[in-house]
Amino acid sequence: MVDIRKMIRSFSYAFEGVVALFRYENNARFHLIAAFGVVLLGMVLGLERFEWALVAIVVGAVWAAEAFNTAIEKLCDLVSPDYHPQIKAAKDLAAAGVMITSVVAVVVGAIVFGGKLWCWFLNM
Ligand SMILES: Nc1ncnc2c1ncn2[C@@H]1O[C@H](COP(=O)(O)OP(=O)(O)OP(=O)(O)O)[C@@H](O)[C@H]1O
Repeated sequence: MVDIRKMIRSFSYAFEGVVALFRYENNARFHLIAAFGVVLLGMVLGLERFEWALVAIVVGAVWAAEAFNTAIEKLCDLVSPDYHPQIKAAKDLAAAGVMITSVVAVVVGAIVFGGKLWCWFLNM
């Protein structure tokens, strides 16, 4: 049987994680502000439903990658505060995850917004 109270408790811990991510992590704050900018631009340019769905997927992917990266960084700092080549590999790989999702987000943004921005400038 599903334990609803346990699920609600898990959600509240996850919510604490979301708050900590955007409150204390500089890169996550940057991605939050960037997402607000993208949503504003999307409203100005009048994105289609399908385009909003694409934007939501890539924004969520970047935020999730940032959360995993932060979690790995914190674990690494606890396990090995001193220099260790495996910690370097773990942190660099976690950061690579953020970079890959961010590059994909920029590519999707260019595809979704590029044409619309071009038309908008031509009509100015
Ligand atoms: N204990 C360590 N051992 C080996 N290399 C490390 C160690 N700590 C950090 N590094 C190297 O330094 C890089 C930056 O690590 P750091 O923990 O400062 O992350 P950051 O990207 O600056 O994030 P933040 O600013 O959120 O702390 C890592 O990607 C890794 O290459």
